[in-house]
Amino acid sequence: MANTRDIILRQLERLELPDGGNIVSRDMVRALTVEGDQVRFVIEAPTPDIARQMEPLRAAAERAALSVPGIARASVALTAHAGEAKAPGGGPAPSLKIGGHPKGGQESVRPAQVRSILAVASGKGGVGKSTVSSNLAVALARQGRRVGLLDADIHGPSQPRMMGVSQRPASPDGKMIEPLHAHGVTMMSIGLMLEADKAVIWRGPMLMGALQQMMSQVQWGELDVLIVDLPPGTGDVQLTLCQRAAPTGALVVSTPQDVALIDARKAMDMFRTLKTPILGLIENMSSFHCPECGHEAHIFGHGGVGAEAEKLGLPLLAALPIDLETRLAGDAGVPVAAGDGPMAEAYARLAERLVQGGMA
Ligand SMILES: Nc1ncnc2c1ncn2[C@@H]1O[C@H](COP(=O)(O)OP(=O)(O)OP(=O)(O)O)[C@@H](O)[C@H]1O
Repeated sequence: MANTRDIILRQLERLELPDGGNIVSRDMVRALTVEGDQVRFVIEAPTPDIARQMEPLRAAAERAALSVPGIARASVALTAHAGEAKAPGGGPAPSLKIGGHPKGGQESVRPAQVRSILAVASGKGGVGKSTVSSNLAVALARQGRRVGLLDADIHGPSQPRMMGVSQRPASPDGKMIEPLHAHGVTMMSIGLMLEADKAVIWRGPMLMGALQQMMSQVQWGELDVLIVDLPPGTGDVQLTLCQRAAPTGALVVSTPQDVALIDARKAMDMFRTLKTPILGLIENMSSFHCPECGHEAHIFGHGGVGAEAEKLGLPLLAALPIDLETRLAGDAGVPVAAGDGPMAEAYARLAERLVQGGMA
């Protein structure tokens, strides 16, 4: 039986090009990954100009992918063989050069003045990894730590929205990028380098190069801890971070649901293989308290992450409920940890635990 990836490729073969062939036969489809109900891939055009003309084709490719049974989310980016980064607001573009390659070799890209790097990871998308990252960053900053937050979710950066930041970072010398500051946290996101709602015009290797550059070309300054919000899964960005930035450790976020835990195990296996210590697990969306009647419901199951942590001999660092304020605060750009109330306290406890453990 054909797998989902093959079925998607068959659909994409229907997208013919005006000068002959289709995007599959012309080898333009790159980095196609299917994770659960989500597909992501890149269409690589020969030049940036052609890429720009291919927007209708990109949209058609997204529709074609979404027509495949079992696929509910599709993210398709356009890339080109060459071209320069354009500053959306005019002005000199920092040299996060579009079309750049990751630097070879094994030299470290770990910023010199950063004491600890914590990778926040998940197996599955949508489990709350970015929410946990931003709130943990804010909670640590409230405890007096010097905190950086790097949004390395290159295909779906959400920290600009969650931290309420939208201006483009400056680069006075065109080489080093000045990060932004919000809620006491120094932050940088690839989302801030891109035009909102525009497809990314990048070639595949740029994804790894971008992470290296965001580690080494951003003026992070002196930090006690840099929190890296990783993309979901076990891809190139994770590999690059673990091999080139020697993170202090990883925090793995999961919901209690079996399907999320299965993927979380894969992520943990990857960290073990890459010799990055797993510092603990965080259960998100662990329960729901009805504000009307006080009933507690376990919408995504109960205790799954705690049981997994016990099995693996790892600490369960927090069990965070489904909470409307958390979602609203994230959407509003003021993380719930910046306020008062039970969720701010829960994140403060998580932060305290990491500080006391010498991890942040
Ligand atoms: N504990 C929670 N209670 C309520 N809503 C939450 C909670 N945690 C996360 N959310 C909401 O769920 C959605 C997905 O969360 P988030 O973007 O943090 O997940 P993610 O794992 O980083 O996703 P992605 O894989 O897309 O990067 C967001 O709208 C967020 O506000």
